[in-house]
Amino acid sequence: MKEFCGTSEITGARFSIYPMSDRFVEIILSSLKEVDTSKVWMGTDDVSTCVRGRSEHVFDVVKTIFLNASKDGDHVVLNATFSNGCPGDSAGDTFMAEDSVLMNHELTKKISQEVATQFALYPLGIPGYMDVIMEQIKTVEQQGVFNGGVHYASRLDGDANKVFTALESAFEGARKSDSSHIVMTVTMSANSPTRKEGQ
Ligand SMILES: Cc1ncc(C[n+]2csc(CCO)c2C)c(N)n1
Repeated sequence: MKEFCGTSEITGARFSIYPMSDRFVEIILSSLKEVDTSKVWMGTDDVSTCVRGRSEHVFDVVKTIFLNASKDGDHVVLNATFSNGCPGDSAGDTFMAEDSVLMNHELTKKISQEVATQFALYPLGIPGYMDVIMEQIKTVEQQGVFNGGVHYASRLDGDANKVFTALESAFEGARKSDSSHIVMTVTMSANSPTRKEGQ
């Protein structure tokens, strides 16, 4: 039986995008401006951006910002930490009443962008955390984007929309486990000039 800590239904992501371009300021600021954030709380500083709200909107907003930044072919890297159930989490609850209609889906569904990703799932507070991780690796395998394990992470390759769907389902699958606090780290790269070995 899952025990919720405080207002643990809230999902949050703290993330940065790194465009490898002289135009990085413009790319970062326009990507942050061109996303519909009406169903999340969002704050940006000189290091990163934090998005909080219902899980589906947090994933929708992070994906859209990354696709906005990379859709014109620039090499962009995303580094993100997603969290749900952090003990003591409380601010931003107002956004939990929003419905689940995604505000950026019409935009992102039209963008086709190959990405290379490494992610790691941390189901905290339970001795059986490895079982939860193995179960969610099976979930991403079924979605056709899993590309093997590397030290400390799993690799996902493919279209960004499919990879984000797999990441979200691994996170949501882990939320349904006995773990009360889920953390997931993601490093995603688009348009890298370095081709993967074997391609
Ligand atoms: C998603 C995201 N949010 C914030 C930053 C931090 N940052 C670095 S340069 C810059 C623009 C000029 O201030 C900003 C906001 C980032 N990299 N990615």
